[in-house]
Amino acid sequence: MIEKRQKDTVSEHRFPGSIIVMGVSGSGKSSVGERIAKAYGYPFIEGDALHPPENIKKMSEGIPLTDDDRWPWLAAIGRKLAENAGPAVVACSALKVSYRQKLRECAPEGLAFVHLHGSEAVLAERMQHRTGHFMPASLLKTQLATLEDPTGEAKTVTVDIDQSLDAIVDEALGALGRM
Ligand SMILES: Nc1ncnc2c1ncn2[C@@H]1O[C@H](COP(=O)(O)OP(=O)(O)O)[C@@H](O)[C@H]1O
Ligand SMILES: O=C(O)[C@H](O)[C@@H](O)[C@H](O)[C@H](O)COP(=O)(O)O
Repeated sequence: MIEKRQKDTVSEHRFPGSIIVMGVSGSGKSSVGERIAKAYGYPFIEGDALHPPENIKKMSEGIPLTDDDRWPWLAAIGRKLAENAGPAVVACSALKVSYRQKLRECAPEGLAFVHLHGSEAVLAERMQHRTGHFMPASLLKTQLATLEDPTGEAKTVTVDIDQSLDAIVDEALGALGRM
């Protein structure tokens, strides 16, 4: 039923530009982003894959990234958006207003943000159960401290992650269709 509703929503009202699925580590950006990309038939870009090796090394060692670490990474994501022939769905933490502004400048056809929001307890639980990922759960606190809430920004929806993946994707697709 959810699948049927998603298909109806997507065929009737599809957000025409690219979409960034944002939020702190463990919020479900990759899981939700892949599903939105599939529903829209857009390519999926995993932001984590565009970090320079030094950033991955730092995070693996439990050291939070700085602005200087993140700008080249955001520039690489921006280049991917600009290079892509059509719209895409990107998983990218995009924690600060200035980062989101930079990304908007790289997508002249318009950019929507789906912000995945969860309590520290839910996020910690998801990070602890995730296997084979470089990001240690110890970095969650600085991730949450760095996050600047995007509520009120243009073409942005916040979705509560304390629900099933189907329900999150359904809510995100509904909101994107109304933008
Ligand atoms: N709605 C959900 N319910 C339960 N587990 C989830 C949900 N969304 C994601 N997960 C799991 O939580 C972990 C973190 O999700 P992931 O997509 O890797 O987040 P991020 O890309 O934001 O770091 C993964 O193990 C994923 O399978
Ligand atoms: O800006 C940052 O500090 C990082 O980009 C971080 O927010 C991001 O979340 C990592 O890439 C970890 O990867 P996951 O989000 O997949 O855990």
